[in-house]
Amino acid sequence: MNSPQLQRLVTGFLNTTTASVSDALDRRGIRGFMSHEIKPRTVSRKIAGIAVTIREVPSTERQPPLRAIEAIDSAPAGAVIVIGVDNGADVAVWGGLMTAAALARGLAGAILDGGVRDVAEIRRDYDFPVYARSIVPSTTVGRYVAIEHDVVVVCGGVRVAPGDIVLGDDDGVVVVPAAVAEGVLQEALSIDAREAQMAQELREGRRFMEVFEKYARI
Ligand SMILES: O=C([O-])CC(=O)C(=O)O
Ligand SMILES: [Mg+2]
Repeated sequence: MNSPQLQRLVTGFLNTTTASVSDALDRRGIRGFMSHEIKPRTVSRKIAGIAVTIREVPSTERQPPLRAIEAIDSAPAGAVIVIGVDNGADVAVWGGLMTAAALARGLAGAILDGGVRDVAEIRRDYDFPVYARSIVPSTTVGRYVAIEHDVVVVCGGVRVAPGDIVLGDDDGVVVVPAAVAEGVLQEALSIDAREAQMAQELREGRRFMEVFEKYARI
């Protein structure tokens, strides 16, 4: 996908919501929403971008997260880092230094199946959105190691391939497979438009059942 096309898609997704995108994916039989435990942990700001993935696995060897560092250094501006890790809630796969590097590269955010640390520093100095399973002080070193990047990972119970679009807002995170991104965006925008009309009629005092029956959806 070329860059102006991608930019248009990303801007489009920023104009919709995870709720509408989740509904649009449901209609295609695709589960896009991550576990409710993956929440905004630093700043509460909507993010959308292509996924740059990192996979971490348990390891008692005391190794720095070299594959994660490589992934951050090589990610294109606007991308969102997605880290897949099993049972990672008690380990911080992201922190202040990774945030400093990601922000300097123009990355849009990070989505972690594990924990984040240095949260006070990130909130104070970086204004960088991190969606994570937990906030926890423990390092990965001696517990987990990043073994590869730019591979399919599972994050928050959802498969994420490099290049998929990830959208995060106050409701959580949704993953949109690249192959259906355009159609899902159009459908989500039309769900939003219909809901805006419904909300308007409800605010004007029409009975909820009447509005529901007219639009045949909630
Ligand atoms: O050590 C780590 O893996 C994460 C961390 O604290 C940082 O990026 O500052
Ligand atoms: Mg740190």
